[in-house]
Amino acid sequence: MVLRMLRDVPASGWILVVFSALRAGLLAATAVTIARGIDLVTSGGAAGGAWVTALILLAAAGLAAGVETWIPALAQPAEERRWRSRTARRSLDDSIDSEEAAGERIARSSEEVERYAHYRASFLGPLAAGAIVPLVVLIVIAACVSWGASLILAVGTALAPVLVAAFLSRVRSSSGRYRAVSGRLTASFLETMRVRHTMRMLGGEAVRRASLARQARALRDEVMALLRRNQLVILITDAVFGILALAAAAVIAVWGVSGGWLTPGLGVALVLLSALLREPVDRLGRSFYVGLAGRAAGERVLAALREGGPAGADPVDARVRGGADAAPSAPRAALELRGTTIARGGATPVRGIDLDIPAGSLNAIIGTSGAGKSSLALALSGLVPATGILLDGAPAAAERLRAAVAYVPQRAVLFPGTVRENLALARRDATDEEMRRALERAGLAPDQELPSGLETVVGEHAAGVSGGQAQRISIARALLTRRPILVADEATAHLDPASSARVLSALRAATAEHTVVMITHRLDEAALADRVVRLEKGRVASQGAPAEVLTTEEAR
Ligand SMILES: Nc1ncnc2c1ncn2[C@@H]1O[C@H](COP(=O)(O)OP(=O)(O)OP(=O)(O)O)[C@@H](O)[C@H]1O
Repeated sequence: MVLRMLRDVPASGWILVVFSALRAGLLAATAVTIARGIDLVTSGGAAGGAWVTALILLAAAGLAAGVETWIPALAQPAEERRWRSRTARRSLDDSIDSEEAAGERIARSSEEVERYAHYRASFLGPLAAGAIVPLVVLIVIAACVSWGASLILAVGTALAPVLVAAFLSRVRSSSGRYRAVSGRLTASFLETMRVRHTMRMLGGEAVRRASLARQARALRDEVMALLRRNQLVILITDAVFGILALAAAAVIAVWGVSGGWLTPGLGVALVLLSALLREPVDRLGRSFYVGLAGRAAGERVLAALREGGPAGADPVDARVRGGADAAPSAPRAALELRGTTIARGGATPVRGIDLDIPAGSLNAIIGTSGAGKSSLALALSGLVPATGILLDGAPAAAERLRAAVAYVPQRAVLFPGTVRENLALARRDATDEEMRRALERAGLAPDQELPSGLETVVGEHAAGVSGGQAQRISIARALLTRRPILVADEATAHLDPASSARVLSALRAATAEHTVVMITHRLDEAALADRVVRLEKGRVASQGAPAEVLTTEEAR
């Protein structure tokens, strides 16, 4: 465990160790200089020089202590940024089938990351720094006071953290309970916010409010219990170790001075120095709960990161910026499926299919409910795991597919904010002109159809625009990504015939620059595609030109 903790100490922690060692050395030198002063005074000499030196050393130690308080405060935001960006990247790379509740994800990327960053910067670093202090002090005692005294105090100092840790582990369960209750409340609160409109429609606010109030009361009780135990921990560690170290040093000092093997000054120095020996135990006792909570949060953060595989460069960010590796070179890439199997939550809704999607074509995927159409759309977009997908002739992993495919879901997902802000998600540097053109290509005339053009506020759940407009904004956003492939899952399912026709002609027009795959259950729409693929129970029943796949009846 100690090794693992040492591995986790951030770079700032090691800088802190250097400053703590420096402070300990300066304080020890102060004590030894005071000892010299006392001995000079008791032997009738002038000790002015010793007092001045002691004052200078003390001031230097004070400076080092100032830097020490500074380092964790400076390091923590950087730690938070680093772990927050890693967990966010992990959430973005996750399969769309992940069953983890949004509340838990948010709690992990906010609260738990914060605790872990605090643990690394403000607990582990200072703890390692605290451990170096007695080491320096014991060396000074051995060199300037007495080897024997140093040895006796070293044994006590080494045993103390073990005894304190054994005592602290007994109060661990209360900290675990607090974290569990706190995590549950955060997750419930966030989930409540997420589903609040549905809840209001169902009249379930009172029940939910009562449940949140119950959880908040439980959390308050746990906080109070935690504070009570925290005070007890501080009292016991301070009292037991502080008093014992002081008493041991005082006994050795009296013994040494009366035995004549220590000068009075060195006796006083020994007692002064013993106060520094308790630093690691002090730090452990005072921030014990930060350590426990941070370590547990860290385990969850790291486990989540491990599940997601190693985090590389942020592919999403690269795509948003339109980085060099954002898209394959061909403007309209081709997809080939060779024995493709799609896995979702233990099931394989699509099994061993072969399929060709030529560059620049409009493809319709049809099939009865449950045939695997949506699973195929998600797999082509790199959002669920699949095997055997080739992009422009080269095997493509999920990450590469995500960079090449813009996915348009059945219900447009727009964010609260303006149309411009929603479009900017696809490309931060898109100009107003490019945004307007993308909207027009998606069949929406922004200045005629949107009340305030690009400034139109979409609102939560896209309440500020019609369903058909939201869908066309969603398509415009996909076009703005400049990805060569567009996959639309039932983009017209919730639209009236007029809006459907506009969306469909937008998808057709998009083939000028993109390869388009649309999932549809409307066979008359499929008849307008270049190629139709009929899925049945996760297999390709037929594929080819509409006339080859659709019966005359269906195409009507
Ligand atoms: N997350 C999941 N975990 C496990 N199985 C799933 C998951 N999602 C879908 N399935 C299963 O995969 C099969 C295909 O579902 P899919 O949604 O791809 O079909 P579909 O053709 O799009 O159907 P629909 O037209 O009704 O949307 C179904 O049997 C479904 O139960």
